[in-house]
Amino acid sequence: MEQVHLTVLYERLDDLRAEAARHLATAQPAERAYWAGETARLDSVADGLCFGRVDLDDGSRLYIGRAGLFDGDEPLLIDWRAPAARPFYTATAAAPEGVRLRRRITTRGRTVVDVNDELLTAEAAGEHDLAGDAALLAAVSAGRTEHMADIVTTLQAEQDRIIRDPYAGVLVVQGGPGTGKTAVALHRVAHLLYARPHLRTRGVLVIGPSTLFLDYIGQVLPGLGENSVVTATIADLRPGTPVSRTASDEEARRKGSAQAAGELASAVRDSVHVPAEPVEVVFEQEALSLSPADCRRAVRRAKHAGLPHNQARLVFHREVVTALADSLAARLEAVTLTDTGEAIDGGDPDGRLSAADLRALEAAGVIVDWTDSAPRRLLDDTDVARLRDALLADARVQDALDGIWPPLAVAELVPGPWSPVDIPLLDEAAALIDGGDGTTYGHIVVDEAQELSEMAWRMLMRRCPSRSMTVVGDLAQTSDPAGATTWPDMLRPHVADRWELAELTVNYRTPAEIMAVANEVLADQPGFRPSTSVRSTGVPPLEVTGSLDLLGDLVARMPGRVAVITPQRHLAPVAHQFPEVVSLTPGQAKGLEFDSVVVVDPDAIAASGPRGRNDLYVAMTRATRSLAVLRTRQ
Ligand SMILES: Nc1ncnc2c1ncn2[C@@H]1O[C@H](COP(=O)(O)OP(=O)(O)OP(=O)(O)O)[C@@H](O)[C@H]1O
Repeated sequence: MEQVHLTVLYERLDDLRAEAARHLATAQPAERAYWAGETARLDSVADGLCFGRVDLDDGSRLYIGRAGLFDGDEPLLIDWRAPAARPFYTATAAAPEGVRLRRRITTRGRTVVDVNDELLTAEAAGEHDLAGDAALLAAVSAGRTEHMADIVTTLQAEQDRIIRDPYAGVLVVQGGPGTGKTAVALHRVAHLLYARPHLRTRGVLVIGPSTLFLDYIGQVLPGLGENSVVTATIADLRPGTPVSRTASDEEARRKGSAQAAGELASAVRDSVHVPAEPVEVVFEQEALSLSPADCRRAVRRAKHAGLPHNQARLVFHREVVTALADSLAARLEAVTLTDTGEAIDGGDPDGRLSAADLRALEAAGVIVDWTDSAPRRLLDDTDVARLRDALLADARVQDALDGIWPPLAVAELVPGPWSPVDIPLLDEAAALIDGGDGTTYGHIVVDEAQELSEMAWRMLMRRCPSRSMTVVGDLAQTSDPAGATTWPDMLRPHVADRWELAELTVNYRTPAEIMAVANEVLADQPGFRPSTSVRSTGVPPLEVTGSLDLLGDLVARMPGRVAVITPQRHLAPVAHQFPEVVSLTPGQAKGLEFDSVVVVDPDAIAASGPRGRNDLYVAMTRATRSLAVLRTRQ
């Protein structure tokens, strides 16, 4: 019976796809992007189009899926993001929200292969802690691939709440490893794009810690029918910056601190020097003098313009040149002409003819009726404007002005060779100097947000004028020396109290046996809250002590997709020896997951720096099934 409805749904989808393809073929250029997007969306929702059904107390029945489909006004399929779909995720036997029956529908291609019913009646109350236990356990126990899958069929109530949270400021989602922070953030993006369509034009950006991570999560949003979201690392936001070294912890801390922004701002400010003495500016054989007072006034006006340095410099030029042109015009006017156009000498010490001179000249018949024409203006406004342009274009004038307000380049303020911690400084310098590239987004998601330095936050805030963000992270996993220790410290400078905290508490990735060992690593850390695993496997992690030679045997015993996580110094030899498995440092493993993980030399990882134990915790929480720990003998 579900097969009949599924067939109807796919027929409707096929009709819509055919229609979109027709439009795409004939669309005017302005509409082509829309139809291309629509075609991609309809293609991407086809897999697993319908996955659920709710039967309501009033006798109505709703099918839930990846897109909304209608037959005229009649809904055939409700988009999972629609308010009407919500009870599918949140209804429980204790609080059924008008739902009598929840059905999970498993399909392969266009065929229904399984249905699973839950009756939400009073008698069933108390039987289920987590919605759809069986479906959830099947999903979290499934083998992993190199790409994260969406969780739209098994979203849990605490996750659903965050996904649909209408809060428009900065929503921080804090939660232990494997609690679904990344998954929730991505589903929240899909929901935001559905609930606030204007975000499609303003753009959504997802920031992740590495290209590897972005690649891992890259299929989730397209699978939810959303193809327009930009994903990037912090470094990707300044493309074309060559990064050729790594920074020491001390350098990372220093350059990550917001103080670095103050230092850059001072450097830009201090590059402007108002001279104590008049500056001589030679223009077409005229020696003009720019007084410190004129200069100071021009600097002040340029600064008041509130523009980036290099643009404010043009205001300064205009102001100075106006003063220079006026004094040049005054000097030219001071040269009085005979009626045949020849200059005559004379005048008082400031270069102008005095009233007495003019009277004398009139008496001598050189000029007529001086009182009518005095003070004579030989140059009109257009002439003076031309003078200003000529002054502005003059190389010597420019040299003189550059001595006062020099043009700046980003690389002068933040000299290379650069490491990743220089990227936010280069961006800050660009903002101060020329305003940066001006790209902004309507919403930004920051994943592994605990790793961002104060300077990196500044960089993101510049790109999000609306301060609408979803920030997900776990302070217990911070490894960056300049990363967060508290959320208020990181966010308050930018949003004051316009942020909210939501928490996720259930670990869907890591079995209880692995978490028990991982939690020990941070047990004595103040404020550390161990998360609860949704399942156990009955298999404790394997602990082996010996040489690296044992690694081959360990790797061979691990089921599924295997990663070896090792301190940097073993990385190259391990990668060389085991090309068939993924070899990573703890930093590279951030946000990723595998069926099995072998952690090499845990003591060295823990001792690798002030946040080494956080790194070890990250490494030990990447496995969905099996963990082995190889301690090497010193
Ligand atoms: N409701 C759910 N149904 C099925 N799988 C889920 C659910 N919630 C989370 N998962 C799975 O749990 C795993 C961990 O999720 P995710 O990577 O989003 O966690 P995280 O909190 O970001 O972890 P970390 O902080 O360690 O990076 C993923 O494989 C995800 O698909």
